[in-house]
Amino acid sequence: MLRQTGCERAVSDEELTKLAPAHVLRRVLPSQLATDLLKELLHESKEMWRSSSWVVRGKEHMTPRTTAMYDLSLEAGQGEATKASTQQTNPGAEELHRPRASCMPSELLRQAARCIHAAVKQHRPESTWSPTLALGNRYDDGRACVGWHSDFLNSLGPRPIIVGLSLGACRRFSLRRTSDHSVVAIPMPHNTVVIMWDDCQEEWEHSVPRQADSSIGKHPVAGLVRISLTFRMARPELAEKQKLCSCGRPSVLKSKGGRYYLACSPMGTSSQCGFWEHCPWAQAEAERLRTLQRWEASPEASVASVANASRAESQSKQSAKTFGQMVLGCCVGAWRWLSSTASRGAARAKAFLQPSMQNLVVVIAGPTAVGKSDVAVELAKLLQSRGRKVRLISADSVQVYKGLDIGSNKPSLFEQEQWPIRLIDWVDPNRPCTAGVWTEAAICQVDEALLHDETPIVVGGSCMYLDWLVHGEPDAAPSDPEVQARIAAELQPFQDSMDWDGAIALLAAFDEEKAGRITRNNWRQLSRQLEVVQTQPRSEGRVSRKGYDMRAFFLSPADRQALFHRIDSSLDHLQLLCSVCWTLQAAYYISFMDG
Ligand SMILES: O=C(O)CCC(=O)C(=O)O
Ligand SMILES: [Fe+2]
Repeated sequence: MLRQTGCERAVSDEELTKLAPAHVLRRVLPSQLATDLLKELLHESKEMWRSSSWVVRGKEHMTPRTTAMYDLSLEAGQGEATKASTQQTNPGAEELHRPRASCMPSELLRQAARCIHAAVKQHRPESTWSPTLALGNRYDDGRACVGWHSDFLNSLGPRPIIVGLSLGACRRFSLRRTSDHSVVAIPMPHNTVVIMWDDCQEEWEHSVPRQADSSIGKHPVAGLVRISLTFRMARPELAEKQKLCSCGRPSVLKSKGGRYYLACSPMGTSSQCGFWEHCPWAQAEAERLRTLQRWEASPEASVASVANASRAESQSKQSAKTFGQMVLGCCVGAWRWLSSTASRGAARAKAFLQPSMQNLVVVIAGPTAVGKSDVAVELAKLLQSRGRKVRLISADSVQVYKGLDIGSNKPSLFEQEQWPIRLIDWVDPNRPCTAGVWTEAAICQVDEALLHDETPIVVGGSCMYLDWLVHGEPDAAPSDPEVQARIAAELQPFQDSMDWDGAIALLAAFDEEKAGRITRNNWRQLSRQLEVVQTQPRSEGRVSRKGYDMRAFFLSPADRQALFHRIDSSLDHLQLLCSVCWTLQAAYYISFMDG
């Protein structure tokens, strides 16, 4: 059991992994590298590392240790950081307001980073973590320490993996659970690594407590001095999310008990404004990462939950990206588990899953500009990297038309060359492409893909098309030109006087529910529905889609206003006008030729 605070208990490495989201690894660096790096850092830290200041109740304190940041993404000779410089702006610095020494990583430090990377990969093969920053801390003696804290997350984002390498004297590194203040203490002799996994900054705090010098395990070269390097992966794309607090300085992003918040920074000033607010984007990002990790860690669960969702349309209030990642996670999870069970020869599971993989049809739906194509391409890449062939199929009622290139958000020719997508540019603009025509073509594509052992990924925003593909088209009689002509004549006066309400009443007289579902002024849909209700259906239901394992996902934006803005700003109005003119001319020319 863990002890309450104050009664720190040293735990064995095995115990630690059960008690806290952390791992201790011994002798991770080759011993010569560890010694050489220690010597190098002892020298460098004496010259260049510095204390920072922070404020408690209005009083400024200097950190009882010296620190420096190493940016591993910089090549030697590149960037502003040089061996002896400090910077005003320090991309990975957590003490945001007082410049921290910023040093150029040596070849030894880079080698150490590679060892740390390999160690993390060994424990989490699917993790994309790789260190881009190393924060150095120098503790000269037992008074030098760092109090209980979780790390600032501004440059790392939510749920970071942070890996500490200890060199020199043996000090205690402690972890404290925020919910009950129970503490575990880890002795950290020279060349020991502690991996703080992604739960750690949410649920736990850490510290290097003060110690009597006599209780410190001296190192033959460093004596009482301990040097630590904490390796982190920066996420530069988060820079734009930084927010100023009320006193005009960048706020700090932190997490406590899984809640993400922004607060006035305690670093480098004697006045604080007390700013504090929840940070919804970080909360959502943490949730996305948690979900992704669940899928990655437990493919069986993801397969089970995909199986439950079979033939169901999944709707989510999470951001498109979040949901996209879930789609990727579950598909990849399903694929990974399938391959592993297949190779283990687990016949029962194989028999259960093999057909579903064979007949798997992935459907990715959602509104314009939500990121469907990106998700589809990412999924295609992932499946391909696992040796699975894929076929992308568009479900877009506008992209089907040749020449309608502007405003239809078609992928560029370059994109199409890289990821060919079927059912784009295959209908002349003067021929109507109905949901029935599209569904027939899509089923042909899906069948052909499955025949060639490819996984079809159908992606698009035309919901009726997708509805018919997934659930089967209504088993209605095919169009009858005579009925169509009669309906067209019936609708004409309403269209001439732009009387939509009068026209829709014609349909409501047959089927109020159907009438309620039609988009205002969609005359084509109205005319088709009038036709459907007036002709005898072949059956009450839908055409069966048995034999396919349809997995449909709906990407839904977290922020609709932001999505509208994105759509608006991506539209080139002038080009759209040209495209419309071209289409009208083409239609006029064709009808002229048709007589
Ligand atoms: O020195 C250590 O092991 C920990 C340092 C630390 O917690 C930090 O730099 O945030
Ligand atoms: Fe820390």
